[in-house]
Formats: sequence, C-alpha cells, structure tokens
Amino acid sequence: MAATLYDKLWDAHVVAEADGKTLLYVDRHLLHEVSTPQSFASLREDGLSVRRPATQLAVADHSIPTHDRAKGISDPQAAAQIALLERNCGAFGIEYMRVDGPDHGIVHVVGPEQGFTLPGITLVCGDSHSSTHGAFGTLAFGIGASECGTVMAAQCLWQMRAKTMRVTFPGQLAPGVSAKDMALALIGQIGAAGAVGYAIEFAGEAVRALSMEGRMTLCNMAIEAGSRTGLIAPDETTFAYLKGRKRAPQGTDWDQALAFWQTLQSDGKARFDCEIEIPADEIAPQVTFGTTPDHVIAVDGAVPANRDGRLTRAIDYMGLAAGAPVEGLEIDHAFIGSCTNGRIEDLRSAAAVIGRGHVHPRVRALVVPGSARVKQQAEAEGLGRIFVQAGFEWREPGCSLCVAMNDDRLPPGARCASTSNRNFEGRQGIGARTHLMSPAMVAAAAVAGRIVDVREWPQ
Ligand SMILES: CC(C)[C@H](C(=O)O)[C@@H](O)C(=O)O
Ligand code: SF4
Repeated sequence: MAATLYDKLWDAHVVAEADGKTLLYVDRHLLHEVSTPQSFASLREDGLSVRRPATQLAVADHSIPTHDRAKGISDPQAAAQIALLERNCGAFGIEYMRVDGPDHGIVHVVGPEQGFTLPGITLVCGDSHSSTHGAFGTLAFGIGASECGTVMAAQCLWQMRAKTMRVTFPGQLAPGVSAKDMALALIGQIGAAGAVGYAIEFAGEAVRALSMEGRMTLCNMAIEAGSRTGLIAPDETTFAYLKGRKRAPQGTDWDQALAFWQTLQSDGKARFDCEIEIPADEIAPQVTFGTTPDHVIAVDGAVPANRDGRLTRAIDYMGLAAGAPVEGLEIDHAFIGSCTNGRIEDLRSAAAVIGRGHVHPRVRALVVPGSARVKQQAEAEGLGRIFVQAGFEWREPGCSLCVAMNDDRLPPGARCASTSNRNFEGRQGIGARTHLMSPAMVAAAAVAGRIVDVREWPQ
C-alpha cells in the first residue's frame, strides 16, 4: 500500500504494539541541561545504566551566558545546572560537548552540524523544537524529562501514531521572503493548535528550493503550529549537507546509507489525513503582533479587530491597538539567533540587509550565532565584522534572548524584533514585547529603528 514518509519512518521503528500505542525504537537522543537533571536522577534511583551511550549526545545551551565566558558563569543556579549535566554525562558514559569547545552550540543547531541527525532515523530530545531535525527526513520529536530517562535506559518509548498532514508550497518565494515567513504564514492560516495530533510533511517547489538551513527553520516551527513532527523528504540538498560531517557515515557506509536515504519519500499515491496548500509567491514578510505565533500578519497588514478576550489581552500586552499597522512600529531591541534562525544562512541574510548601515541609536541589537562553528564561519566570511561595525553585539552561541534563561533579558515594556520562534508573554523578560520575523526583517528593523518591509529596503 502507498505510504507517506511519516508512515515509512514509523513502521521501520515499531518494536511492539499494545492498547493503541506503539513501542518505538529510538536511534538517537540529544540532551541539554534543562530537561535532563530529573532523568539522570531517576536512572540513579532505579539503579539503571544507559543502554547505548554512543547514541546519546549532550550540550548545554539554554542557561549559559553568551558574553564574557572566560569570567565563568555568574548565576549560581545556571552554573550548577551546567556542571551537573557534565558530571551526569561523565558518570553515565555520554559524550558531552563542552561549552568552550569547537562543537558547542544550541542542541538543534549542533545535532545536524555534527551529522548526528540523519535521514531515516528516530531522534528525540527533551525539547519541543526537536521537530527541527525532521528537515533531514528524520522522525524527530520533543519528549518530556521522564521520557528522557526512559530513552536512556530502554532505547524505546511508548508513542501514539500521529495523523498525517501535507503542507505544500507551490511556486517560488519572492525576494526578501524566507523559510521563516513560510512557517509564520502557515501558522497564521491554521492557528497555533492547527496541527495538533498531526505530523506535518512539507512539500512543493518552494520547499525543494530551500537550503538545509531554511528547511530546518520551517521544521523548527512545526511545533508552533501544534505538530510535534515536521518532515521534509531528503534529497540532493540533504545529502550534500551531510557528506563529510563528523558523525555522518563515511566510505562504503555512506554509499549504503545513501541508497537507503533515496527511498525516503512519500509514495506518489500516498494519502494524507489533511492537505494544505499555500502558494509561495503569495507570501509576504510576516510579523507577529500578539503573544502566540499565530497572532501574525503580513508586514503591510494591520492588527486585527478584537475577536475575543485572549486577543484583546495580547494586543494590550503588546501596547498596540486594533487596526494599527505594524510597519513603522518603533523597536528598541533586536535579536538575531536561536535554533530557528541562528545558522550561517540566517546571518548572511541579515548581514546582506545591513550593508553599510548602522544600528539605530535607540536600539540595542544582539547577534547570537547558533553554534561555535556558525560563529567561526561567519567570522571567516567577514560577517562578524559587518555586525560589529554596524553596532550589533556579537555574542557567543546559546539560546540567549530566545528564552531569557540566562542573563540576556529585556526590561518590561521593551519592544523587540526577534528571529526566535515564541512571542509568549514574558518570553524575553517580564513585560517584554516580542515581534517574530525573519533575520532579514530583524536586521532592517535594527537599522531603521522601526519595523520596515524588507522588500522595500533600503528606502
Ligand atoms: C527549556 C526547553 C525544555 C524548552 C522547550 O521544550 O522547547 C525551550 O527550549 C523552549 O524553546 O521553550
Ligand atoms: S533556541 Fe530557543 S527554541 Fe531553541 S532550544 Fe533554545 S530556547 Fe528552545
């Protein structure tokens, strides 16, 4: 029977089935400092060891400072959390990528970068943005802290099979429009809970045309539409990205893997439980105006009239009024980074927009590369210099202002143009206001001091 990519990946990992649930084999597990302390503690309590340590890889990203790292971590709680991850990894034989090492970065940036994320495998992490890895044709999803312990001990998890949704983007994106805009446009259309219970497969000409960085941005935000899994069938772009990566198969193993990976796509006659089509050429740069990612409009749109109490509260929180345009709105902070948009291509597109421009005097702007390798490459390409000369703070890698779990935090009332993925109340600091948009849009806003339409930039 014709099968979707999701079904193929799922079926290949079934260990057992009972009570409508599937015991799924887990090939790989990524760990970070926030979601694992409890998992290790429960292993200890139960006297369990890690079944296949080589399939686990850990990194600290959420609570680490992104500046003056040589001075150490001043927040004692963060310091303890990070030290605990390192100790736990040592005790259980799990590889830990040190904060000061060349492989460090945000968990969803380094997994693919290392070639740890591969097509055809199942990969989990105690983090909701694990959907990112689906860009490689990987069955990847976020799990809870107690499940992290289960995966370490048993290499398996009980899961419910999701329904399938295909989101097709026919046509081509206009200049100035990127994968971030595709993701936000989808979320705006179906809502932040629109894909709950579904695994999304992204397809169509505009998806095929995306680089791996763009594909990761798109799959990263599947969870913001409610789907734990975003998938893109692997192709030449995927294989070219993976070839030669540190942990990817080499030599004859590569040839064998490649032959298998080439089979990983939905069959022509496969049926999806839900089909959505969004013409790529109709997508404009997107900007969020509220406090969930589906509070989103085209940059030349206006804040919608109040439909319900939740929206009213969101608009109030954001200091906006129904009917107001978002274009022209003054900002005082800009953030380029996160596992959504902290990769090399994101930094390139931001730097291209800045050109010889300078950050507006009212604005404080941060660029936080997604990993040490991204930072190094950006510097080699001269992008670091562009950011610094333009007045951006050029930081060390980490989650930073995406979640404000370290000391990068905005004051109440601050208005921030941000490349991250969540605009929840208080996400970037208590009372801070977040407008999600693409790296090019954030860079233009940082220079202009207000939200502008990057398609008309520079004016
Ligand atoms: C802290 C972590 C568990 C959380 C997540 O699950 O996504 C964080 O990464 C986020 O983006 O909100
Ligand atoms: S960058 Fe943001 S979204 Fe990504 S893992 Fe870190 S906190 Fe979560």
